[in-house]
Amino acid sequence: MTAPTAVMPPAISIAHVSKTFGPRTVLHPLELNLVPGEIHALLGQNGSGKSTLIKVLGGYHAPDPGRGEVLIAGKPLDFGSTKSAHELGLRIVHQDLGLVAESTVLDNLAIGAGFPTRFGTIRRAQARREAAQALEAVGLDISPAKRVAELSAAQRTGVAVARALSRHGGKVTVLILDEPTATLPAREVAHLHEMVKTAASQGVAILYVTHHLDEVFRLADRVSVLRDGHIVLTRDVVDAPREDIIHALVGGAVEPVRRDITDVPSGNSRPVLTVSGLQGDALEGVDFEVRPGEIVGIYGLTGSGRESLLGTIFGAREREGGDVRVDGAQLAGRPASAIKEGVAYLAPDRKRGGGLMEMTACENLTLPAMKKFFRGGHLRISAELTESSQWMDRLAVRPAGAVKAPLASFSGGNQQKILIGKWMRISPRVMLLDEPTQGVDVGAKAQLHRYIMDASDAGAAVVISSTDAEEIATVCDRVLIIRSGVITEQLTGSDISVAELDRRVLRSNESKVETS
Ligand SMILES: Nc1ncnc2c1ncn2[C@@H]1O[C@H](COP(=O)(O)OP(=O)(O)OP(=O)(O)O)[C@@H](O)[C@H]1O
Repeated sequence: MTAPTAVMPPAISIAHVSKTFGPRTVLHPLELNLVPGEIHALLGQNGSGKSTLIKVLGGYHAPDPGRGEVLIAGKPLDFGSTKSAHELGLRIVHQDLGLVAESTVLDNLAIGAGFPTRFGTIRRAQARREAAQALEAVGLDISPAKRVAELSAAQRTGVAVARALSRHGGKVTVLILDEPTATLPAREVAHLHEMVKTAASQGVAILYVTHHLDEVFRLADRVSVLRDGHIVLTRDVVDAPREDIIHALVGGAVEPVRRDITDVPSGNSRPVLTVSGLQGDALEGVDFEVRPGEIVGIYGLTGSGRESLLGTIFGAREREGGDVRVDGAQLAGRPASAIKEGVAYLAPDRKRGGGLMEMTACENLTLPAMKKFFRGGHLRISAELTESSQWMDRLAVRPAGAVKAPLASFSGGNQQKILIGKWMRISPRVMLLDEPTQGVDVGAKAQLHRYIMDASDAGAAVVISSTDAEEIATVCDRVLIIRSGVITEQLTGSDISVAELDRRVLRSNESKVETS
């Protein structure tokens, strides 16, 4: 779409809004305006204040008292009131989407809005009609009777967008999407973009939070960058070169990371990890081996088995058949048995799979190897704190030095760094990393990639499953393409590129190959 003109009255106008938690000002007085129909990308490093801004706009946080003002379609937002935000037409699609997987699309669309009734009787036919309209409004061609669990990731996000935009709660003026593509594969990202463009073409102003610069250029009309709670750049995307955006984001350039081809281990060493005939959720007999010092990528469409493979190897998901060995020792299919053999697993969902949100950063970091800090039956707290601080410095966790703060108080990307750090500390034999840099900003992502390479240089066998083709192409020595629950192809060396990865996952060749 063409960029909307500046003469249109703003859909949302934010002026002098700031937010302080205790002694820390997280948002400094900031200004931002979006006009109807505009797609505005909001970028910022982890901890720069994006979620805090969204929570202020959605009425979850009251901003600092003072002369701050938010106008939605010209009407003032009653700060700290989610009801006021909703009544004024502001909707937010959060990262977790808030859908019930086992319920139908129809039922999910009714969550929050309720079913239309007449004399107390639910009017299913009308509900179905309205659901079909809501889906059509975002260009989503699915049956309202389908269960959400059966949908692709992009379709699920689409349902959340359709629900946010449905007119039950009155006219929608502003839609905020918080990292909607954090774990969406490339093809599904394109589908989501179409839905977002459709919504914008109907006059809704879209605030689109992302860490992916490519999305800014493909989707947005304008872009703003938050750094340390200040808006440091707002521009039309056509006037914002990539380097300017990166500079605004990190305050400098980001050194590109690339696995040096000479670092790749020779094929002669014995495998550390051997997976044979592995069966489980969406897995139909997976075979592969990983040698010490190798970084192997797993790439495939959603539903191919990519999402369940690493969890099944580790024992966090049920194994239905096959065999997993580390240095020849058989794993029993339980996390404890895998950890005992030196296997680390970073789960794709940090809230449900590994992050203890109420415990401190220090406790989360030291959890897998507490023994080291016991002497004479006592926990050596100072040693634990000192080592945790060193790890937090190495990983550049922000706020710096907050070892005693609960994990929940860190921004999403900083939580991810702490959870990766917890496994790096124990120098594992095998690292299984599921979506390792989801929600991590460009600068921190490069840094985490360096740490993953360091771990492999130290002899760890690393397996990365990711929807991020760029990540796979950047760090992996070898990539296994998974389709319909089996490994169908293997890429090495210069064959590993973003374009080639996407071409291969879409190919219909289903022949099985040797993968060691
Ligand atoms: N309720 C809270 N209490 C104290 N500090 C908080 C609270 N919520 C957020 N913060 C702090 O405010 C800062 C900004 O966090 P915020 O979640 O807004 O960052 P973000 O830009 O969304 O980061 P990410 O990209 O990692 O999600 C962080 O340093 C975070 O630790």
